[in-house]
Amino acid sequence: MVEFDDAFRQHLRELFVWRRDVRRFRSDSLPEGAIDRLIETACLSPSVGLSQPWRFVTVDDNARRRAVIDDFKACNADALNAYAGERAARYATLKLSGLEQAPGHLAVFADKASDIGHGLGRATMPETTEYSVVAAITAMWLAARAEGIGLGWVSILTPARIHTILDVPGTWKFIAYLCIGYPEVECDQPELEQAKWEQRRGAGEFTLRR
Ligand SMILES: Cc1cc2c(cc1C)N(C[C@H](O)[C@H](O)[C@H](O)COP(=O)(O)O)c1[nH]c(=O)[nH]c(=O)c1N2
Repeated sequence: MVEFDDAFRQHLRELFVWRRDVRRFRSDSLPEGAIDRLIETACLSPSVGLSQPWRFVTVDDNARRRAVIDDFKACNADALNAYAGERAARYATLKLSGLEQAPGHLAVFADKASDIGHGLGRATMPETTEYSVVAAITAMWLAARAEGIGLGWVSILTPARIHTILDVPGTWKFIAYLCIGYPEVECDQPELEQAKWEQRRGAGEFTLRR
């Protein structure tokens, strides 16, 4: 039996406040085994029917990394073109990935074909497989921050391209591409807020009572 005291709860709250999506990484590499440890923590996450549908691919090969970066650049250029005027000008100033600098690259997939969990909880909501993987990524994000490691989620990518580049089974659905490394700076404010793209709003805006 483990008990958590007020000091711990206060600390945990700080962890949530200081977790950031990181796009600016220092060049120093991660300690041996750091990404494996994060994956082990992620595997403690809840999953529908205990299906553990998360699949992790560490990407160390330079040619594959390069291909991911090229896909990001193409997708980001398309995204910029979809905006106009002042919004486009602001979008152009944003840094939306740390792919070029991050020492660690980790792709995360959901295995849609696995029968681990025997389908429990998925019959009417098959998307709970993907939700489970996102839950694992969130755990990893927080665990990383607790070690002073930054994680950045990149979704400005073409899933089919990522599949081809990483040569993974067709039943795996691409969920996230994560950049991992030590952040250049620590901050308690989202970078998109600092860049005046969007602001974090209070819970009251998103809560209904019935
Ligand atoms: C599913 C999903 C997908 C993405 C993101 C997040 C999530 C949850 N985020 C990070 C996102 O911009 C960030 O979480 C918010 O701006 C809030 O900032 P903090 O995470 O609190 O620092 C993100 N950031 C980025 O620079 N490029 C990206 O492609 C994405 N994609």
